[in-house]
Order: sequence, then structure tokens, then C-alpha cells
Amino acid sequence: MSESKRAAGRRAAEFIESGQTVGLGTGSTVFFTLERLAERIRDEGLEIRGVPTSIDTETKSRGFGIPLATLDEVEKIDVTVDGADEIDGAFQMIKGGGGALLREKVVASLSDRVVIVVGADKVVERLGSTFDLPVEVVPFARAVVHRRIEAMGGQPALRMRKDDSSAAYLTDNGNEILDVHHADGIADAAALERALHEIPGVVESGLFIGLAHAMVVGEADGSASVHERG
Ligand SMILES: O=C[C@H](O)[C@H](O)[C@H](O)COP(=O)(O)O
Repeated sequence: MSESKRAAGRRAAEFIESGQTVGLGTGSTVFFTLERLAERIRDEGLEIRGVPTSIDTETKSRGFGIPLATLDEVEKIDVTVDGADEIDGAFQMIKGGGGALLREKVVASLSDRVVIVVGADKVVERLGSTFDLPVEVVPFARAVVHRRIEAMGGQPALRMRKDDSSAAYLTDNGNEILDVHHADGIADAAALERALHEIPGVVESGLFIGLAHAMVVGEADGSASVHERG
């Protein structure tokens, strides 16, 4: 599993060129992109500035010595490298397993090019078949949003912290996450995305439609293949 992530993450770092502003996604696959970018900065003098999509990525990037900028300091982003929880043949995705969906979507929307790095197990025929859809909600409205999503046929579950506190997980933005199970998967991701955004209290959904330009798929044998969206 981590060998496929490593292969995809490191391969994507090879596409980055000096002078670029680079959106830095979140997660265990992007970790390997950060690792390889740090090597290229050290060994080749690669000059980039990264815009991190989470506090976790900001911390890791600083540890790797990658120069960073905030969204206030950049007009646009040349290329973003990010992971996904699922991606289908139309390059539609579920993201947010690590809770970073809101900042990831903002950064992706500002990027000239978005490259998604995944292990082969993340490529699915139908979104929602292996992973529940994260939806970021304002805590005040959580119960209302929960009911609205249930009425739409989803089965939401409040994401909890992974420690013993019995407290709700909070995103970097201070919001909560409902992980929504769809028993038969998601038939029409674009329609669901529109419907979710019509619910007051929904901050963002983990459905990413039309945002990815390319995907790098890593395999367990350490190889990786690059696919461009048609
Ligand atoms: O919120 C987290 C992000 O959307 C991640 O990019 C996604 O969960 C994939 O993470 P990983 O590479 O760790 O599987």
C-alpha cells in the first residue's frame, strides 16, 4: 500500500519546475511528493514556493525546508499536487479523508493544473463504493444538515476524534465533518454536489468535479503511470 503511494507521490514531484508556485495537498501520498521536492530543492537547486492545504502539510513542508507562501501572497497557483480517497474514470473524486477538503478545494480551484496522486486501489468505477463522502458542516447546523442528507438518501455519521475524548473531530477551519455512506455508491456526483451546496450549514463537500487534470497511479511494485484527463 505505501509503496504504491510512494511511487505516485514521488513521480508527481518530477513534473514541478523552477519558478513555479505549487499547491501542496494533504495526506500520506502527498507526503512522498514533499519528500521528493525537498530532495530536488537540496540537490538540484529547484526554486519553488508552496501553498499548503492544511496545517499538517504546512508543518511537514517546513520540516522539509520547502519555502511557503499564503494565498494572500500569490495571485495564482501553477500546479497543485494532491491525493484522493477515490477517483473515477472521469477524474471525479472523493476527498477529505484527512479533513482538508475545504482548503484543498480552494487551492485546486486557483490552480492552472491539478495532479492527483493515488495508489491503484483508489481508482474506482463508481464514487462512494469504497469510501464515505466527507461533508464539512458548521457545528451549529450539524443536526439540520444531518437530517437533510438522510432525506436525500445518504447515511451520515459524525466524524469523531481518534483519541479517547469522545469529542467531534474538528477541521483546520473549526468545523465538523459528516461522513456520508451511500449504500449503492453515488450515481450522479455532479447532481449530489449541487444538492449538498443548497443546504444551509454545509461549508463544503468532498466531491471534486472537473478539478483534476491528471492522475498519477502508483502500483505495489513501485511503478507509476501518468494519465491525462481527456
Ligand atoms: O483530507 C484529505 C485529503 O483529501 C487527502 O488528499 C485524501 O484523504 C487522501 O489521503 P491519502 O493520500 O493519505 O490516502
